Amino acid sequence: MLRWLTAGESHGPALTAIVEGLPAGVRVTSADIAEELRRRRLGHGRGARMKFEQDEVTIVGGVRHGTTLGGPVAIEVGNTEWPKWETVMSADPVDAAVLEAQARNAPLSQPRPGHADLVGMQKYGFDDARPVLERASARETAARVALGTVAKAFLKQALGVDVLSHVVALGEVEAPADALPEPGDLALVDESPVRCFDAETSERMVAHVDEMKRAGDTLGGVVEVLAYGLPPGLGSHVHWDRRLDARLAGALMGVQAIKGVELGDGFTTARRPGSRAHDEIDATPDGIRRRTNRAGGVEGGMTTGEPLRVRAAMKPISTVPRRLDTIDVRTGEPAKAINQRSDVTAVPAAGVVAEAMVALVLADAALEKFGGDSAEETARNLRGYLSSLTIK
Ligand SMILES: Cc1cc2nc3c(=O)[nH]c(=O)nc-3n(C[C@H](O)[C@H](O)[C@H](O)COP(=O)(O)O)c2cc1C
Ligand SMILES: C=C(O[C@@H]1CC(C(=O)O)=C[C@@H](OP(=O)(O)O)[C@H]1O)C(=O)O
Repeated sequence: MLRWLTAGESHGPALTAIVEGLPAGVRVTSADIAEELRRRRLGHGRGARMKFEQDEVTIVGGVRHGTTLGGPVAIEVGNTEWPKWETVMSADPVDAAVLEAQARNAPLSQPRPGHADLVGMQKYGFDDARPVLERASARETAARVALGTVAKAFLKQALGVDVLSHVVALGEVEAPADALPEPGDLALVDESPVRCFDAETSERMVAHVDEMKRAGDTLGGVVEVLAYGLPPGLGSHVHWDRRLDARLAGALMGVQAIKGVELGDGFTTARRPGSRAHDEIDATPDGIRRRTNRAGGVEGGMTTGEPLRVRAAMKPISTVPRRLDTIDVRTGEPAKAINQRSDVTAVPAAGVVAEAMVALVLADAALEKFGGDSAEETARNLRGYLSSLTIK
């Protein structure tokens, strides 16, 4: 069983991430993690912080000379902005007068509709959004991407699986349905300023972001994660919490601002007759093949061996520059919501985060099926399983 945890605040000294349960022998370096974090910082429409926040990576446990040892892997992602936040976010008590002066100058008592501010203040008993937004912030997704890098390395090295993503909708601009990148296309996707595989759509998306920025508004969208090279049989039909689709949906819905998940053609399938909804099966000289992949590579809660295709819908950024109506929780009077620097959209970054979540779920499911204390043992067990399949 793979377990993972993150800790740390958006403006704290660092984020900490731990993944436990990976085998020994997975090659991964801090440079690999830094590269994935760089991908997460990109994307047209991201705010000022992504230009100066450097994501300083240190592997603090579980890896020796670039190879996992089989113990928990612990990673620290330093916030290079920390010196500016040392007083505001100090873990140790600071002078009350200093804090009071800060709160008077910049009160965060006008909760943003759509962010965690209001309900977080109610639930935890604060009249200031700072203690809520620090952990609700998607800064935390940097820690997940760090963990996802290790999961991806395991999937690639032990199973030959590639995980990638692309943006399929940004606001009302949608990519054509047949624009489906394969592993070799990832560099092309990453070159697009919005991580969209279709060049013409990419340009229209950029223009849409610019238009929203001028209007003081924000955008959401849809990302699609693809995994190639999966064997049939990860996950299970026998119990709800062992279904791979349920685990993927839970992991993706656990990303800040994700409001919907669909496997394969998902909601479109629901509107089609059965004769056009399913994937008919053929016996070919290369083995069993499905004629289409409307199911997105999962049937009965198990991978089918076709590419995995899972989409996540992100709501627009809730710090809307034109400032939505709210109340001031200290006076109860109507007010305009907090507006600080913010992203216009973070859909391209959400794709990189979604890749990490899918990689962690797939690595967990692969270890459940094949086990292995070393990556080589996992690979051997996979080969044994594939060669012993009687229906193939
Ligand atoms: C990569 C990423 C970047 C984000 N950047 C911002 C941002 O700059 N400003 C903002 O208000 N929300 C941002 N969000 C969204 C908030 O984190 C989200 O609205 C908040 O957690 C509430 O959403 P929830 O109801 O799904 O938790 C971002 C989300 C992601 C995934
Ligand atoms: C810091 C990150 O994203 C942040 C996510 C976020 C939010 O409310 O979710 C708000 C912004 O934070 P700040 O107000 O400090 O600029 C984003 O920049 C990051 O992705 O690394």
